[in-house]
Amino acid sequence: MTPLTHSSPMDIRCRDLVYIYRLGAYDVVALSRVDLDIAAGESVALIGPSGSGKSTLLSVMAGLLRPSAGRIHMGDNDLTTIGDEGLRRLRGRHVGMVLQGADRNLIPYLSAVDNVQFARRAARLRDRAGLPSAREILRTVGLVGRDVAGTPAAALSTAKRQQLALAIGIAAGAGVLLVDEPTSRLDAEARETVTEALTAIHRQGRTVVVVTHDAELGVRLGRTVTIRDGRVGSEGRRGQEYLVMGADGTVHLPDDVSREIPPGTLLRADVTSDRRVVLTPVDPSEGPNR
Ligand SMILES: Nc1ncnc2c1ncn2[C@@H]1O[C@H](COP(=O)(O)OP(=O)(O)OP(=O)(O)O)[C@@H](O)[C@H]1O
Repeated sequence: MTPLTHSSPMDIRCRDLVYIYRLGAYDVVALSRVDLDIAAGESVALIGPSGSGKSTLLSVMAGLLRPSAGRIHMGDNDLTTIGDEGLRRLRGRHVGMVLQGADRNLIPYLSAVDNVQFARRAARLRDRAGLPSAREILRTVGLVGRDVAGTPAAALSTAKRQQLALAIGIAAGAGVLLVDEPTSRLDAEARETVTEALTAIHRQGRTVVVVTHDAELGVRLGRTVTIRDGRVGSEGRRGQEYLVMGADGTVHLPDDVSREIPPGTLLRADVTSDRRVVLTPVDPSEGPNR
């Protein structure tokens, strides 16, 4: 893949992040005190059950949703307080976004090449030295051949429109790339190409955050963060799962362990001399004061 010049990657820091959708009489708490640090240049997959809050978290990172409470920083930018103009500048130069259903945002009558060029013009990048051509960017995401590059976006298959949306997301050379479900509608070959494209973008030193149900993509990105019920449930490194100690000392047990222990169970925690933590369910009626 041709090296892209890109804006400097930034880190993303979430503290006690809460997002609530207000629906008339109802509130839906989509994010419930998320603590998460993503280093500049790191690649992370947000995984977890449907409805757990992954897309909401990505939208808050993109500045499309303002947190209801808590804090989120991208580099030196406080996304909780940043003004509209600052946000517009940040998104235009530094953050590439490919959100769910983003293929609806393609310009349907323009060819794939023209869609990519339009995205670069919008980011005022036409003359920047070192940028690969629109065709090179399309090749990176697996869109090859004259017939594909020259075809109006509206005439491309659903899968190819999804690949084109990713090409547009990376076209502006943003240092931070936020992508929602990039492989959901792709066959195995296209999935491999897009996975390779995302890992290559990470190798260039950009920060890459991807929401996905694609376990293979998660492993290839190196770090997985499992969102459960609007909070960080666990983390994986290259396929191995770990519990995460929260900022407030909470640890969320994996589902298979929680199933064995009913809610409300009292647990005694003992730290052994070799720093292992042993949790033992106790019967309060057998406590020392009874
Ligand atoms: N626009 C909205 N209005 C109200 N509630 C919403 C809205 N979008 C999402 N939600 C709710 O917020 C919660 C989190 O949704 P979100 O889409 O972030 O989850 P997700 O993990 O990305 O799910 P999926 O994997 O299915 O895309 C869910 O309960 C969902 O129903």
